[in-house]
Amino acid sequence: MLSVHAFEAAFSPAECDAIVALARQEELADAGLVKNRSDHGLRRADLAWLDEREGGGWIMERIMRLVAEANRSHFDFALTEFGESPQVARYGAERAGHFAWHSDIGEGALASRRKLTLVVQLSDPSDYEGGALELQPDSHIRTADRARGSAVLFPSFVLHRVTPVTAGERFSLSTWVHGPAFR
Ligand SMILES: O=C(O)CCC(=O)C(=O)O
Ligand SMILES: [Fe+2]
Repeated sequence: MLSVHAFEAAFSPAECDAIVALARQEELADAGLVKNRSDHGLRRADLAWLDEREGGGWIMERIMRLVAEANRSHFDFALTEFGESPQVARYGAERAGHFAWHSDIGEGALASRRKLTLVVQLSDPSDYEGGALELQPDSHIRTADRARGSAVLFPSFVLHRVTPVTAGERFSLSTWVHGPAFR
C-alpha cells in the first residue's frame, strides 16, 4: 500500500481561484473557535465549508472521481461516504497560521470514521512563505508538492502538519472519506 498518493493536477489554477472565491463569499470562521473548541495552540487558520456555499457541486464531483480512482488503484479501503463538507482553510502570516502535528481520526460520529484525507493546494507557491504540508507515514517526513492544484491523498491516521506561514497567505482544501473501522 502506498501511504501517500500524490496528484500533480487535481484542479487547474483557474479552478483553484474559483474555489477560493467561493470560500471568500462569506467571512471565514476562526478554526480555533469553531465547534465549541478553543485550540489555537494546535491550529491557527480560518475555515469555510463549501456545502454552505451555492454553486460548489462540481468541486465535490471532481473529488469523488479522483478519490474513487486512487482508492481502486492504491488503497483498496472499504469506503462508504463523503460524510463531511469539503473545508477550505486559510493560513495567514498575520498570525503565523499553522496546524501542529495531528491525525485526522478523532472523536465523534464522523471524525472517528475517517479513512482517507485529501488535501489540495489552492495557492500559488509565490503567494506565501512557510506553510509547508508535511506528512509522516513512517520514520521519513515527506513534504507535499506546493504546486497550485496538486493534491495528496493519505490514510487519515497518518500524522501531518502545516508549518507556520511567515509571509502572505495559503489556502488549502481538505476532504475526508468515511467507512467502517480498519481491520
Ligand atoms: O491545510 C492543510 O494542508 C492540511 C489541513 C489538515 O490537516 C486538516 O484540515 O485536517
Ligand atoms: Fe489534518
